[in-house]
Amino acid sequence: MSSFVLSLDQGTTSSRALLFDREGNITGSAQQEFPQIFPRPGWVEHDPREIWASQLATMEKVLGEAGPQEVAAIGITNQRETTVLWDRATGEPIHNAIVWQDRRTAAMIDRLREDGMEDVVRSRTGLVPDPYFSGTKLSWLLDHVDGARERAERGELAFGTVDTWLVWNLTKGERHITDVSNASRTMLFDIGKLDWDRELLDYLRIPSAVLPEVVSTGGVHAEVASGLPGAGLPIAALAGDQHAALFGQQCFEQGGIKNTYGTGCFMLMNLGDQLPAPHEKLLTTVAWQRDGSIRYAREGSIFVGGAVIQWLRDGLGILAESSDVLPLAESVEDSGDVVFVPAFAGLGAPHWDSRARGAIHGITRGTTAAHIARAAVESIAFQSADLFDAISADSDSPITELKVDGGATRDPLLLQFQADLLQIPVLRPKVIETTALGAAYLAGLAVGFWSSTEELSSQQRIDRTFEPSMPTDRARELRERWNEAVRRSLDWARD
Ligand SMILES: Nc1ncnc2c1ncn2[C@@H]1O[C@H](COP(=O)(O)OP(=O)(O)O)[C@@H](O)[C@H]1O
Ligand SMILES: O=P(O)(O)OC[C@H](O)CO
Repeated sequence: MSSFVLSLDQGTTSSRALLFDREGNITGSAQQEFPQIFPRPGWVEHDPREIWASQLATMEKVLGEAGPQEVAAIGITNQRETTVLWDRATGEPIHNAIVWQDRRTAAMIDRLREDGMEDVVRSRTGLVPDPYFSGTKLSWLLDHVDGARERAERGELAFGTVDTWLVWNLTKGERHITDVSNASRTMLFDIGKLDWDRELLDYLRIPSAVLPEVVSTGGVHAEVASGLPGAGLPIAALAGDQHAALFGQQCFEQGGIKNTYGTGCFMLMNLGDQLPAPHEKLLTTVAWQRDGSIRYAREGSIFVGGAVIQWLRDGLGILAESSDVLPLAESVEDSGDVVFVPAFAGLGAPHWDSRARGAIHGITRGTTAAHIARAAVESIAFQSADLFDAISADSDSPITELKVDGGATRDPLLLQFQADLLQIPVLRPKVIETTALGAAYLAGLAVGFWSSTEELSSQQRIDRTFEPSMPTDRARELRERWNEAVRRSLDWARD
Protein backbone atom coordinates (compact mmCIF):
# COMPACT_ATOMS: atom_id res chain seq x y z
CA MET A 1 0.00 0.00 0.00
CA SER A 2 1.34 3.46 -0.89
CA SER A 3 2.36 5.72 1.96
CA PHE A 4 2.42 9.19 0.42
CA VAL A 5 0.81 11.72 -1.90
CA LEU A 6 3.10 14.02 -3.89
CA SER A 7 2.25 17.69 -4.37
CA LEU A 8 3.82 19.79 -7.07
CA ASP A 9 3.43 23.43 -6.02
CA GLN A 10 4.49 25.73 -8.80
CA GLY A 11 4.55 29.21 -7.17
CA THR A 12 5.46 32.63 -8.52
CA THR A 13 8.97 32.57 -7.13
CA SER A 14 9.79 28.90 -6.74
CA SER A 15 8.78 25.38 -7.67
CA ARG A 16 8.31 22.90 -4.85
CA ALA A 17 7.65 19.20 -4.52
CA LEU A 18 6.33 17.94 -1.18
CA LEU A 19 5.44 14.47 0.03
CA PHE A 20 2.63 14.12 2.54
CA ASP A 21 1.90 11.05 4.62
CA ARG A 22 -1.55 9.83 5.70
CA GLU A 23 -1.52 12.17 8.72
CA GLY A 24 -0.82 15.20 6.54
CA ASN A 25 2.82 15.54 7.69
CA ILE A 26 5.50 16.68 5.25
CA THR A 27 7.91 13.77 4.89
CA GLY A 28 10.01 15.02 2.01
CA SER A 29 10.45 18.28 0.14
CA ALA A 30 12.54 20.09 -2.41
CA GLN A 31 12.38 23.67 -3.59
CA GLN A 32 14.02 25.60 -6.40
CA GLU A 33 13.74 29.32 -7.08
CA PHE A 34 13.78 30.48 -10.68
CA PRO A 35 14.47 33.88 -12.28
CA GLN A 36 11.89 36.66 -12.43
CA ILE A 37 12.16 38.64 -15.65
CA PHE A 38 11.22 42.35 -15.64
CA PRO A 39 11.66 43.50 -19.26
CA ARG A 40 10.04 46.93 -18.70
CA PRO A 41 8.36 48.78 -15.85
CA GLY A 42 5.12 46.97 -15.05
CA TRP A 43 6.02 43.87 -17.09
CA VAL A 44 6.75 40.52 -15.43
CA GLU A 45 7.72 37.34 -17.27
CA HIS A 46 8.91 33.79 -16.57
CA ASP A 47 10.69 31.44 -18.92
CA PRO A 48 8.26 28.47 -19.16
CA ARG A 49 11.22 26.14 -19.70
CA GLU A 50 12.62 27.26 -16.34
CA ILE A 51 9.25 26.64 -14.70
CA TRP A 52 9.23 23.10 -16.06
CA ALA A 53 12.92 22.40 -15.38
CA SER A 54 12.70 23.59 -11.77
CA GLN A 55 9.50 21.62 -11.14
CA LEU A 56 10.98 18.49 -12.69
CA ALA A 57 14.18 18.81 -10.65
CA THR A 58 12.27 19.09 -7.36
CA MET A 59 10.04 16.15 -8.27
CA GLU A 60 13.03 14.03 -9.22
CA LYS A 61 14.77 14.82 -5.95
CA VAL A 62 11.78 13.98 -3.76
CA LEU A 63 10.91 10.80 -5.66
CA GLY A 64 14.56 9.79 -5.55
CA GLU A 65 14.39 9.86 -1.75
CA ALA A 66 10.97 8.20 -1.27
CA GLY A 67 10.67 5.86 -4.27
CA PRO A 68 7.75 6.32 -6.70
CA GLN A 69 6.20 2.99 -5.63
CA GLU A 70 5.44 4.63 -2.27
CA VAL A 71 3.35 7.37 -3.93
CA ALA A 72 -0.42 6.99 -4.44
CA ALA A 73 -1.02 10.04 -6.61
CA ILE A 74 0.22 13.46 -7.68
CA GLY A 75 -1.63 16.73 -7.05
CA ILE A 76 -0.62 19.82 -9.01
CA THR A 77 -1.19 23.34 -7.73
CA ASN A 78 0.09 26.50 -9.33
CA GLN A 79 0.42 30.26 -9.57
CA ARG A 80 -2.73 31.21 -11.46
CA GLU A 81 -3.44 33.45 -14.50
CA THR A 82 0.17 33.27 -15.75
CA THR A 83 -0.13 32.68 -19.47
CA VAL A 84 1.91 30.29 -21.61
CA LEU A 85 1.58 29.79 -25.37
CA TRP A 86 3.50 27.02 -27.11
CA ASP A 87 3.90 25.13 -30.36
CA ARG A 88 1.99 21.85 -30.24
CA ALA A 89 4.45 20.11 -32.58
CA THR A 90 7.68 20.97 -30.77
CA GLY A 91 6.39 21.75 -27.27
CA GLU A 92 8.49 24.95 -27.39
CA PRO A 93 7.00 28.16 -25.93
CA ILE A 94 6.68 30.91 -28.54
CA HIS A 95 7.29 33.64 -25.93
CA ASN A 96 8.06 33.96 -22.23
CA ALA A 97 5.10 33.37 -19.94
CA ILE A 98 3.29 36.60 -19.03
CA VAL A 99 3.00 36.52 -15.26
CA TRP A 100 -0.19 37.37 -13.34
CA GLN A 101 1.44 40.53 -11.94
CA ASP A 102 2.12 41.92 -15.43
CA ARG A 103 0.29 45.16 -16.29
CA ARG A 104 1.05 45.46 -20.03
CA THR A 105 -2.56 44.97 -21.07
CA ALA A 106 -3.99 47.85 -18.99
CA ALA A 107 -5.00 49.76 -22.15
CA MET A 108 -6.84 46.68 -23.48
CA ILE A 109 -8.87 46.63 -20.29
CA ASP A 110 -9.71 50.34 -20.67
CA ARG A 111 -10.91 49.57 -24.19
CA LEU A 112 -12.94 46.59 -23.01
CA ARG A 113 -14.75 48.89 -20.58
CA GLU A 114 -15.31 51.54 -23.26
CA ASP A 115 -16.72 48.83 -25.52
CA GLY A 116 -19.34 48.03 -22.88
CA MET A 117 -17.98 44.56 -22.08
CA GLU A 118 -17.54 45.06 -18.33
CA ASP A 119 -20.93 43.57 -17.45
CA VAL A 120 -20.27 40.52 -19.63
CA VAL A 121 -16.99 39.93 -17.80
CA ARG A 122 -18.57 40.38 -14.38
CA SER A 123 -21.68 38.33 -14.95
CA ARG A 124 -20.13 35.41 -16.86
CA THR A 125 -16.66 35.10 -15.34
CA GLY A 126 -17.26 36.53 -11.84
CA LEU A 127 -14.14 38.70 -12.30
CA VAL A 128 -13.50 42.43 -12.25
CA PRO A 129 -11.93 43.39 -15.63
CA ASP A 130 -8.19 43.73 -15.00
CA PRO A 131 -4.87 42.95 -16.73
CA TYR A 132 -4.34 40.41 -13.90
CA PHE A 133 -6.23 37.67 -15.76
CA SER A 134 -5.07 35.50 -18.66
CA GLY A 135 -7.53 36.66 -21.34
CA THR A 136 -5.88 39.93 -22.36
CA LYS A 137 -2.40 38.44 -21.85
CA LEU A 138 -3.20 35.69 -24.36
CA SER A 139 -4.66 38.20 -26.78
CA TRP A 140 -1.48 40.31 -26.43
CA LEU A 141 0.68 37.29 -27.28
CA LEU A 142 -1.45 36.53 -30.35
CA ASP A 143 -1.07 40.17 -31.46
CA HIS A 144 2.63 40.62 -30.74
CA VAL A 145 4.38 37.37 -31.64
CA ASP A 146 4.90 37.21 -35.40
CA GLY A 147 2.31 35.02 -37.10
CA ALA A 148 0.88 33.76 -33.80
CA ARG A 149 -2.78 34.48 -34.49
CA GLU A 150 -2.73 32.69 -37.87
CA ARG A 151 -0.89 29.76 -36.36
CA ALA A 152 -3.36 29.64 -33.48
CA GLU A 153 -6.26 29.60 -35.94
CA ARG A 154 -4.62 26.70 -37.79
CA GLY A 155 -4.52 24.78 -34.48
CA GLU A 156 -0.73 24.82 -34.27
CA LEU A 157 -0.50 26.55 -30.88
CA ALA A 158 -1.62 25.56 -27.39
CA PHE A 159 -2.49 28.00 -24.59
CA GLY A 160 -2.30 27.11 -20.95
CA THR A 161 -2.03 28.39 -17.45
CA VAL A 162 0.81 26.81 -15.47
CA ASP A 163 -1.17 23.67 -14.53
CA THR A 164 -1.76 23.03 -18.23
CA TRP A 165 1.89 23.60 -19.09
CA LEU A 166 3.05 21.18 -16.39
CA VAL A 167 0.58 18.46 -17.40
CA TRP A 168 1.53 18.87 -21.06
CA ASN A 169 5.17 18.27 -20.12
CA LEU A 170 4.46 15.52 -17.60
CA THR A 171 2.48 13.64 -20.25
CA LYS A 172 4.88 14.52 -23.10
CA GLY A 173 2.13 16.37 -24.97
CA GLU A 174 -0.56 13.69 -24.51
CA ARG A 175 -2.88 15.82 -22.38
CA HIS A 176 -3.89 19.48 -22.93
CA ILE A 177 -6.13 20.14 -19.91
CA THR A 178 -6.87 22.65 -17.18
CA ASP A 179 -9.24 22.46 -14.22
CA VAL A 180 -12.25 24.64 -13.45
CA SER A 181 -10.43 26.63 -10.74
CA ASN A 182 -7.64 27.65 -13.10
CA ALA A 183 -10.06 28.22 -15.99
CA SER A 184 -12.01 30.60 -13.71
CA ARG A 185 -9.00 32.92 -13.71
CA THR A 186 -8.69 33.35 -17.47
CA MET A 187 -11.54 35.88 -17.91
CA LEU A 188 -12.65 33.58 -20.75
CA PHE A 189 -14.63 31.05 -18.72
CA ASP A 190 -18.31 31.09 -17.77
CA ILE A 191 -18.34 29.98 -14.13
CA GLY A 192 -22.08 29.20 -14.24
CA LYS A 193 -22.04 27.06 -17.38
CA LEU A 194 -18.53 25.76 -16.65
CA ASP A 195 -17.50 26.30 -20.24
CA TRP A 196 -15.44 28.74 -22.31
CA ASP A 197 -17.42 31.87 -23.15
CA ARG A 198 -17.92 32.38 -26.90
CA GLU A 199 -18.58 36.14 -26.64
CA LEU A 200 -15.42 36.87 -24.66
CA LEU A 201 -13.31 34.64 -26.92
CA ASP A 202 -14.67 36.49 -29.96
CA TYR A 203 -14.17 39.90 -28.36
CA LEU A 204 -10.51 39.12 -27.58
CA ARG A 205 -10.12 37.30 -30.94
CA ILE A 206 -8.96 34.08 -29.34
CA PRO A 207 -9.43 30.99 -31.51
CA SER A 208 -10.96 28.03 -29.63
CA ALA A 209 -8.29 25.80 -31.14
CA VAL A 210 -5.73 27.07 -28.59
CA LEU A 211 -7.83 26.23 -25.53
CA PRO A 212 -7.32 23.27 -23.20
CA GLU A 213 -10.09 20.86 -22.23
CA VAL A 214 -11.55 21.79 -18.83
CA VAL A 215 -11.68 19.02 -16.21
CA SER A 216 -12.67 18.80 -12.54
CA THR A 217 -10.24 19.84 -9.79
CA GLY A 218 -10.07 16.43 -8.13
CA GLY A 219 -10.04 13.35 -10.37
CA VAL A 220 -7.58 11.19 -12.27
CA HIS A 221 -7.10 13.03 -15.52
CA ALA A 222 -3.64 11.97 -16.69
CA GLU A 223 -0.62 9.90 -15.83
CA VAL A 224 3.07 10.69 -15.90
CA ALA A 225 4.65 9.62 -19.19
CA SER A 226 7.32 6.96 -19.38
CA GLY A 227 10.89 8.16 -19.17
CA LEU A 228 10.03 10.76 -16.51
CA PRO A 229 10.44 10.41 -12.74
CA GLY A 230 7.28 8.84 -11.35
CA ALA A 231 6.30 7.37 -14.74
CA GLY A 232 2.80 5.88 -14.58
CA LEU A 233 1.72 7.80 -11.44
CA PRO A 234 -1.81 9.21 -11.66
CA ILE A 235 -2.19 13.00 -11.77
CA ALA A 236 -5.29 13.17 -9.60
CA ALA A 237 -5.76 16.90 -8.91
CA LEU A 238 -5.17 20.23 -10.63
CA ALA A 239 -5.96 23.33 -8.60
CA GLY A 240 -5.10 27.01 -8.58
CA ASP A 241 -2.89 27.60 -5.56
CA GLN A 242 -5.34 29.79 -3.64
CA HIS A 243 -8.16 27.31 -4.16
CA ALA A 244 -5.87 24.51 -2.97
CA ALA A 245 -4.97 26.55 0.13
CA LEU A 246 -8.69 27.01 0.93
CA PHE A 247 -9.05 23.22 0.71
CA GLY A 248 -5.84 22.65 2.68
CA GLN A 249 -7.15 24.89 5.48
CA GLN A 250 -10.20 22.60 5.51
CA CYS A 251 -12.59 25.44 4.63
CA PHE A 252 -14.89 22.83 3.11
CA GLU A 253 -18.12 24.51 4.22
CA GLN A 254 -19.80 27.78 3.35
CA GLY A 255 -18.30 30.66 5.34
CA GLY A 256 -14.84 29.05 5.73
CA ILE A 257 -12.18 31.75 5.16
CA LYS A 258 -8.37 31.91 4.88
CA ASN A 259 -5.64 34.34 3.85
CA THR A 260 -2.46 33.10 2.13
CA TYR A 261 0.66 35.29 2.33
CA GLY A 262 2.89 34.28 -0.58
CA THR A 263 4.21 36.56 -3.32
CA GLY A 264 0.78 38.18 -3.24
CA CYS A 265 -1.94 37.75 -0.62
CA PHE A 266 -5.22 36.07 -1.36
CA MET A 267 -8.20 35.93 0.97
CA LEU A 268 -10.86 33.42 -0.04
CA MET A 269 -14.21 32.59 1.52
CA ASN A 270 -16.22 29.47 0.64
CA LEU A 271 -19.63 30.53 -0.73
CA GLY A 272 -21.21 27.08 -1.09
CA ASP A 273 -22.58 25.36 -4.16
CA GLN A 274 -24.89 28.02 -5.62
CA LEU A 275 -23.52 30.47 -8.17
CA PRO A 276 -23.46 33.81 -6.31
CA ALA A 277 -24.19 37.21 -7.84
CA PRO A 278 -21.04 39.12 -8.83
CA HIS A 279 -19.53 41.50 -6.27
CA GLU A 280 -18.44 45.01 -7.13
CA LYS A 281 -15.01 44.89 -5.50
CA LEU A 282 -14.28 41.19 -4.96
CA LEU A 283 -13.87 38.30 -7.35
CA THR A 284 -16.20 35.34 -7.58
CA THR A 285 -14.49 32.15 -8.59
CA VAL A 286 -14.93 28.39 -8.70
CA ALA A 287 -13.27 27.09 -5.55
CA TRP A 288 -13.15 23.48 -6.75
CA GLN A 289 -15.12 20.73 -8.41
CA ARG A 290 -14.83 17.20 -7.10
CA ASP A 291 -17.03 14.16 -6.65
CA GLY A 292 -19.54 15.70 -9.06
CA SER A 293 -20.14 18.78 -6.92
CA ILE A 294 -18.93 22.34 -7.13
CA ARG A 295 -18.02 25.05 -4.63
CA TYR A 296 -17.73 28.76 -5.31
CA ALA A 297 -15.60 31.28 -3.44
CA ARG A 298 -15.35 35.03 -3.00
CA GLU A 299 -11.79 36.29 -3.31
CA GLY A 300 -9.81 39.40 -2.58
CA SER A 301 -6.43 39.50 -4.34
CA ILE A 302 -3.38 41.60 -3.41
CA PHE A 303 -0.62 41.67 -6.01
CA VAL A 304 2.34 42.43 -3.74
CA GLY A 305 2.44 40.66 -0.37
CA GLY A 306 5.63 38.75 0.51
CA ALA A 307 7.04 40.19 -2.71
CA VAL A 308 7.65 43.47 -0.87
CA ILE A 309 10.12 41.59 1.36
CA GLN A 310 11.77 40.17 -1.74
CA TRP A 311 12.04 43.71 -3.07
CA LEU A 312 13.78 44.85 0.14
CA ARG A 313 16.23 41.98 -0.49
CA ASP A 314 16.72 42.11 -4.27
CA GLY A 315 15.62 45.62 -5.28
CA LEU A 316 16.74 47.78 -2.36
CA GLY A 317 19.46 45.40 -1.15
CA ILE A 318 18.86 46.02 2.57
CA LEU A 319 18.41 42.32 3.41
CA ALA A 320 20.66 39.36 2.67
CA GLU A 321 17.82 36.86 3.28
CA SER A 322 14.04 37.31 3.50
CA SER A 323 14.18 36.10 7.11
CA ASP A 324 16.48 39.05 7.98
CA VAL A 325 13.44 41.31 7.79
CA LEU A 326 12.32 40.27 11.26
CA PRO A 327 15.41 41.38 13.24
CA LEU A 328 15.67 44.57 11.16
CA ALA A 329 12.00 45.51 11.55
CA GLU A 330 12.04 44.58 15.24
CA SER A 331 15.05 46.81 15.89
CA VAL A 332 12.69 49.81 15.91
CA GLU A 333 9.54 50.20 18.00
CA ASP A 334 7.36 51.26 15.12
CA SER A 335 7.61 52.47 11.54
CA GLY A 336 8.24 56.07 12.67
CA ASP A 337 5.07 57.14 10.82
CA VAL A 338 6.43 55.76 7.55
CA VAL A 339 3.66 54.17 5.45
CA PHE A 340 4.68 51.99 2.51
CA VAL A 341 2.16 51.30 -0.24
CA PRO A 342 3.72 48.51 -2.35
CA ALA A 343 1.56 49.09 -5.44
CA PHE A 344 4.41 47.86 -7.66
CA ALA A 345 1.94 46.13 -9.96
CA GLY A 346 -1.02 48.45 -9.44
CA LEU A 347 -3.55 47.67 -6.75
CA GLY A 348 -5.93 44.73 -6.80
CA ALA A 349 -8.92 44.31 -4.48
CA PRO A 350 -10.64 46.37 -3.27
CA HIS A 351 -9.16 49.28 -5.26
CA TRP A 352 -8.61 47.76 -8.72
CA ASP A 353 -6.32 50.49 -10.01
CA SER A 354 -3.84 49.10 -12.53
CA ARG A 355 -2.11 52.50 -12.70
CA ALA A 356 -1.43 52.85 -8.98
CA ARG A 357 2.30 52.63 -8.20
CA GLY A 358 4.40 52.06 -5.11
CA ALA A 359 5.14 54.90 -2.70
CA ILE A 360 6.85 55.29 0.66
CA HIS A 361 5.21 58.13 2.58
CA GLY A 362 6.42 60.05 5.60
CA ILE A 363 10.21 59.72 5.18
CA THR A 364 12.17 62.16 7.36
CA ARG A 365 15.87 62.72 8.03
CA GLY A 366 15.55 60.22 10.89
CA THR A 367 14.10 57.41 8.78
CA THR A 368 16.28 54.31 8.62
CA ALA A 369 16.25 51.04 6.71
CA ALA A 370 14.65 49.51 9.81
CA HIS A 371 11.64 51.87 9.60
CA ILE A 372 11.23 51.06 5.92
CA ALA A 373 11.46 47.32 6.62
CA ARG A 374 8.87 47.62 9.37
CA ALA A 375 6.56 49.67 7.12
CA ALA A 376 6.99 47.04 4.39
CA VAL A 377 5.92 44.24 6.75
CA GLU A 378 3.00 46.34 7.95
CA SER A 379 1.90 47.04 4.37
CA ILE A 380 1.12 43.34 3.92
CA ALA A 381 -1.20 43.43 6.93
CA PHE A 382 -2.82 46.74 5.96
CA GLN A 383 -3.68 45.43 2.51
CA SER A 384 -5.04 42.19 3.99
CA ALA A 385 -7.16 44.21 6.45
CA ASP A 386 -8.75 46.02 3.47
CA LEU A 387 -9.62 42.64 1.98
CA PHE A 388 -10.96 41.41 5.28
CA ASP A 389 -13.35 44.37 5.55
CA ALA A 390 -14.70 43.77 2.05
CA ILE A 391 -15.12 40.02 2.63
CA SER A 392 -16.65 40.48 6.10
CA ALA A 393 -19.23 42.85 4.67
CA ASP A 394 -20.15 40.07 2.24
CA SER A 395 -20.38 37.35 4.89
CA ASP A 396 -23.68 36.19 6.43
CA SER A 397 -22.16 35.83 9.87
CA PRO A 398 -19.37 37.74 11.68
CA ILE A 399 -15.86 36.40 11.06
CA THR A 400 -14.29 35.81 14.44
CA GLU A 401 -10.85 34.45 13.51
CA LEU A 402 -8.60 34.25 10.48
CA LYS A 403 -6.70 31.16 9.28
CA VAL A 404 -3.44 32.08 7.58
CA ASP A 405 -0.68 30.29 5.65
CA GLY A 406 2.06 30.84 3.04
CA GLY A 407 5.76 31.73 3.10
CA ALA A 408 5.45 35.17 4.70
CA THR A 409 3.55 33.78 7.72
CA ARG A 410 6.97 32.76 9.05
CA ASP A 411 7.13 36.37 10.24
CA PRO A 412 5.49 36.70 13.69
CA LEU A 413 5.67 40.49 13.56
CA LEU A 414 3.44 40.45 10.49
CA LEU A 415 0.87 38.14 12.06
CA GLN A 416 0.79 40.04 15.35
CA PHE A 417 0.24 43.29 13.47
CA GLN A 418 -2.47 41.54 11.43
CA ALA A 419 -4.29 40.45 14.58
CA ASP A 420 -3.93 43.98 15.98
CA LEU A 421 -5.38 45.64 12.89
CA LEU A 422 -8.27 43.16 12.58
CA GLN A 423 -8.86 42.90 16.34
CA ILE A 424 -9.46 39.14 15.98
CA PRO A 425 -7.17 36.12 16.55
CA VAL A 426 -4.99 34.99 13.65
CA LEU A 427 -4.31 31.24 13.49
CA ARG A 428 -1.15 29.85 11.93
CA PRO A 429 -1.20 26.08 11.27
CA LYS A 430 1.75 23.73 11.85
CA VAL A 431 1.95 23.14 8.10
CA ILE A 432 2.16 26.59 6.48
CA GLU A 433 2.57 24.86 3.10
CA THR A 434 -1.21 24.68 3.02
CA THR A 435 -1.37 25.13 -0.74
CA ALA A 436 0.60 21.93 -1.27
CA LEU A 437 -1.37 20.18 1.47
CA GLY A 438 -4.65 21.12 -0.24
CA ALA A 439 -3.46 19.71 -3.57
CA ALA A 440 -2.40 16.53 -1.76
CA TYR A 441 -5.82 16.26 -0.09
CA LEU A 442 -7.62 16.75 -3.43
CA ALA A 443 -5.47 14.12 -5.16
CA GLY A 444 -5.50 11.70 -2.22
CA LEU A 445 -9.29 11.86 -1.94
CA ALA A 446 -9.62 11.28 -5.69
CA VAL A 447 -7.70 7.99 -5.52
CA GLY A 448 -9.07 6.78 -2.17
CA PHE A 449 -5.84 7.40 -0.22
CA TRP A 450 -8.15 9.28 2.17
CA SER A 451 -11.76 8.20 2.32
CA SER A 452 -13.51 11.49 3.06
CA THR A 453 -12.97 15.07 4.19
CA GLU A 454 -14.17 14.01 7.67
CA GLU A 455 -11.12 11.76 7.92
CA LEU A 456 -8.94 14.85 7.46
CA SER A 457 -10.42 16.87 10.31
CA SER A 458 -8.10 15.40 12.95
CA GLN A 459 -5.16 16.77 10.95
CA GLN A 460 -5.90 20.44 11.66
CA ARG A 461 -3.08 21.50 13.93
CA ILE A 462 -2.47 25.06 15.05
CA ASP A 463 1.14 26.10 15.61
CA ARG A 464 0.39 29.52 17.08
CA THR A 465 -2.53 31.86 17.67
CA PHE A 466 -1.81 35.59 17.53
CA GLU A 467 -4.22 37.47 19.81
CA PRO A 468 -4.92 41.17 19.23
CA SER A 469 -3.11 43.36 21.77
CA MET A 470 -3.39 46.86 20.28
CA PRO A 471 -6.09 49.23 21.54
CA THR A 472 -8.95 49.51 19.03
CA ASP A 473 -8.53 53.30 18.69
CA ARG A 474 -4.90 52.95 17.76
CA ALA A 475 -5.73 50.30 15.14
CA ARG A 476 -8.37 52.60 13.66
CA GLU A 477 -5.95 55.55 13.59
CA LEU A 478 -3.31 53.48 11.78
CA ARG A 479 -5.81 52.28 9.21
CA GLU A 480 -6.96 55.83 8.49
CA ARG A 481 -3.34 56.82 7.89
CA TRP A 482 -2.97 53.84 5.55
CA ASN A 483 -6.12 54.82 3.60
CA GLU A 484 -4.67 58.29 3.10
CA ALA A 485 -1.38 56.80 1.81
CA VAL A 486 -3.26 54.55 -0.62
CA ARG A 487 -5.27 57.50 -1.90
CA ARG A 488 -2.02 59.30 -2.73
CA SER A 489 -0.64 56.31 -4.64
CA LEU A 490 -3.57 55.84 -7.03
CA ASP A 491 -3.53 56.58 -10.77
CA TRP A 492 0.20 57.31 -10.99
CA ALA A 493 1.52 55.41 -14.04
CA ARG A 494 1.25 56.98 -17.49
CA ASP A 495 1.14 54.81 -20.63
N1 LIG B 1 10.90 34.91 7.05
C1 LIG B 1 10.14 35.60 6.20
N2 LIG B 1 9.56 36.76 6.57
C2 LIG B 1 8.77 37.43 5.72
N3 LIG B 1 8.52 37.05 4.46
C3 LIG B 1 9.07 35.92 4.03
C4 LIG B 1 9.90 35.12 4.87
N4 LIG B 1 10.30 34.04 4.15
C5 LIG B 1 9.72 34.17 2.93
N5 LIG B 1 9.00 35.29 2.86
C6 LIG B 1 8.23 35.78 1.70
O1 LIG B 1 7.31 34.78 1.33
C7 LIG B 1 7.15 34.77 -0.09
C8 LIG B 1 7.23 33.38 -0.59
O2 LIG B 1 6.16 32.65 -0.07
P1 LIG B 1 5.62 31.40 -0.86
O3 LIG B 1 4.41 30.92 -0.13
O4 LIG B 1 6.74 30.46 -1.09
O5 LIG B 1 5.22 32.16 -2.21
P2 LIG B 1 4.99 31.76 -3.74
O6 LIG B 1 4.18 30.49 -3.72
O7 LIG B 1 4.22 32.94 -4.22
O8 LIG B 1 6.31 31.63 -4.46
C9 LIG B 1 8.25 35.62 -0.68
O9 LIG B 1 7.66 36.74 -1.29
C10 LIG B 1 9.12 35.99 0.51
O10 LIG B 1 9.54 37.34 0.43
O1 LIG C 1 2.53 32.46 -6.15
P1 LIG C 1 1.51 32.80 -5.14
O2 LIG C 1 1.37 31.71 -4.13
O3 LIG C 1 1.65 34.14 -4.52
O4 LIG C 1 0.10 32.80 -5.90
C1 LIG C 1 -0.11 33.54 -7.03
C2 LIG C 1 -1.58 33.58 -7.35
O5 LIG C 1 -2.09 32.35 -7.74
C3 LIG C 1 -1.85 34.61 -8.38
O6 LIG C 1 -3.23 34.74 -8.58
